[in-house]
Amino acid sequence: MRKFGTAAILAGGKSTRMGFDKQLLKINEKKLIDKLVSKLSVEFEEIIVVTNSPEYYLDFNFKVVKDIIVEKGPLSGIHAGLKESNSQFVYFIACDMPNINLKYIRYMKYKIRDLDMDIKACVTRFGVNIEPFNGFYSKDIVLDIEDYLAQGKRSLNQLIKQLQTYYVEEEEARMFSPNWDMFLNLNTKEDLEYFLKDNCNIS
Ligand SMILES: Nc1nc2c(ncn2[C@@H]2O[C@H](COP(=O)(O)OP(=O)(O)OP(=O)(O)O)[C@@H](O)[C@H]2O)c(=O)[nH]1
Repeated sequence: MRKFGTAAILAGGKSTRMGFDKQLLKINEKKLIDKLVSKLSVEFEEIIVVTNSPEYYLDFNFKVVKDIIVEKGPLSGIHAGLKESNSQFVYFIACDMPNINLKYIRYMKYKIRDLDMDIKACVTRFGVNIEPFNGFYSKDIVLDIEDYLAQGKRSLNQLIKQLQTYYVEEEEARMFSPNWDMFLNLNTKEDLEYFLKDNCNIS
């Protein structure tokens, strides 16, 4: 299968809850970011890490970009990732999400390609809630993000609701990840300990 498109890993947050920079997370001695990159590069032609610490990536073989509008949370990273990408749609994942599900990513990617609709985002919805990561955003929303941030707003989920968004519903998404583990993120040391207990042999 031909690989195409861009994936971006958001790695520019404050990691307040974890207590150390989450982009340095290691799972079984291996940096989680490296694991994400190696899985994503099976599917995507271009990989971008959006970080404000480029010094961590000196011998990294992929594109590293910094936030352009700084200190606005994940939207800062999505904005920079979209601006710097070579693709119309960019897949975004957080640097603390260990369970990449390539089948689901591929499913969304082809859905977007084949949809006969002008959409600006494709994310998963469960009930009234949205999973903003492990989803795709269009380069067309760069200006929307700039306007939104200029108004002092920061909520990614609220912005998604304003956009022409295609929602994959929970029932469909659970076919790929019955226990929802593809959306797991490691925000705290407890999350990490719990994850490592179950995954000490993860490759
Ligand atoms: N590039 C970039 N990424 C960000 C920024 N803020 C958050 N992120 C990323 O967005 C994802 C979700 O962030 P959160 O875990 O909610 O926030 P965080 O700041 O990393 O962590 P907390 O301080 O514990 O809330 C993570 O992958 C972060 O690295 C930012 O300002 N710039």
